[in-house]
Amino acid sequence: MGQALRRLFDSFFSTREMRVVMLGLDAAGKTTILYRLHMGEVLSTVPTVGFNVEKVQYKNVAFTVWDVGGQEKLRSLWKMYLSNSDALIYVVDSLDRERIRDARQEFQTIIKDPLMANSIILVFANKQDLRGTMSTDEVSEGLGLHDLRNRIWHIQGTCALRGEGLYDGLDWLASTLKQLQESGHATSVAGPSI
Ligand SMILES: Nc1nc2c(ncn2[C@@H]2O[C@H](COP(=O)(O)OP(=O)(O)OP(=O)(O)O)[C@@H](O)[C@H]2O)c(=O)[nH]1
Ligand SMILES: [Mg+2]
Repeated sequence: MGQALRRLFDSFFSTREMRVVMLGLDAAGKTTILYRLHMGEVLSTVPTVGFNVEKVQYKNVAFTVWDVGGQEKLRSLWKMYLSNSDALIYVVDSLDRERIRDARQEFQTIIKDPLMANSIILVFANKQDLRGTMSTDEVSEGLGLHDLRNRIWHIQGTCALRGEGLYDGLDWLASTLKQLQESGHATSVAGPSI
């Protein structure tokens, strides 16, 4: 009885640590999202060379979010950030129809990496405030989400500037990771970490 109560107490009050890697093409809005979540503010950004990392506390989860620069010449470095990631947040500029094929190719490469085999996938279809954007269905189609086998994924429309949709995404991450971990599933793969 004592142990059951302890488990119940822990599931409500203990803080879980989750490592999240946030990737996507340049200018998708990753850094804007990171600072919106970390500070509740929109900061003016410059293209990220390297990475930013911040803790985002949400409900009883402490997310460590790695935001990695998405310029073409930097994408070969994404691999360095994958180990021990419980989740991938993949950010898409929903207005950028011209580059949805590139976004798909980079996405498919990342999720096939053995270090991401257990990670759940949250896609942010960002910039939904703009006119003429792709809908979440179009972005799912563009990335090939429906063809994924044995992967847990979710897509969320967002506007990072207004903060819309971001916490709905974190809710999904927190509850999905909690369920998986409580049922004994691994959510990350260890590897050389930085
Ligand atoms: N309209 C609109 N603009 C956005 C939104 N999110 C980000 N932006 C703008 O998009 C531009 C690029 O945003 P960043 O956050 O720097 O993009 P990034 O994905 O970090 O880019 P890299 O660091 O080069 O990989 C900035 O001018 C942001 O203000 C959004 O939801 N709506
Ligand atoms: Mg950036």
